Amino acid sequence: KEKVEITKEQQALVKVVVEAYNRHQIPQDVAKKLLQDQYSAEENFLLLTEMATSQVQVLVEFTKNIPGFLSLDREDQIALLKGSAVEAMFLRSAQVFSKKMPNGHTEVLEERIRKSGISEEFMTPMFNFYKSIGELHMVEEEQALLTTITILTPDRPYVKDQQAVERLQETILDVLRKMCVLQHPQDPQYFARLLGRLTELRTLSHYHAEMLTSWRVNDHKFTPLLCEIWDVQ
Ligand SMILES: COc1ccc(-c2nc3ccccc3n2[C@H](C(=O)NC2CCCCC2)C2CCCCC2)c(OC)c1
Repeated sequence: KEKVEITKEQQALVKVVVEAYNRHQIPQDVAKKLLQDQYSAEENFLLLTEMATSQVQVLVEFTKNIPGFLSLDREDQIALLKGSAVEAMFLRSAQVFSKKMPNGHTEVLEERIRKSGISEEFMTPMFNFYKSIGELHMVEEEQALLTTITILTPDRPYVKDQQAVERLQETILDVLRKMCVLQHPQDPQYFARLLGRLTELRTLSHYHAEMLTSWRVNDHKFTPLLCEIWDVQ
């Protein structure tokens, strides 16, 4: 059985990525806010667009700390951000939803989200994804690396130098694979299951524009940044 070992430079890479990931996270307060009060569909839509706008801003800051990202072609950096923003947002939402909370809080949060104004048909795929992320009980290193892998997806639209992105992604995949073996020795399939979530994430993200335009509000107002990143308006 080969001895799996994380090298010194891989440890340094993980440290940089995890610290940036923790630094660049929008405040946890969206869950707290939702648990405090019941809001109208209009207020919830506004809350979502505010949260999503600030999450995109922190995502840009986070990518600057991914080793090698700033050395990519400038237009490819934009293409990767545009291509991964929705997936990163749902991945972050799943992590917020799966956070350990006092008894009964997760159920209240789920109820608030179900009644937020989003149309019923999207509840099942969205909560299936959230719960499948929760079941993995990811440590923060795995969360940070999984988000990084999502950002470094070579086959996003308009990426010119896919090989350069692939090389960066492979570096992250390699250290994540080793970490999974070390962190979950009893579950050799854990790494594969982790990557399987990215397929589910991509499918969920296909619904995203429709989830927004079908929100039960009269006027769907988006910030300029969201119009850039989301295929709406
Ligand atoms: C496009 O449709 C939807 C639907 C629901 C969500 C969602 N899932 C959540 C799970 C846990 C807590 C919050 C959650 N949210 C919204 C939110 O604020 N999401 C934030 C986005 C940036 C990253 C942190 C979470 C809530 C939902 C309830 C009404 C107010 C917005 C969502 O987040 C992409 C997108």
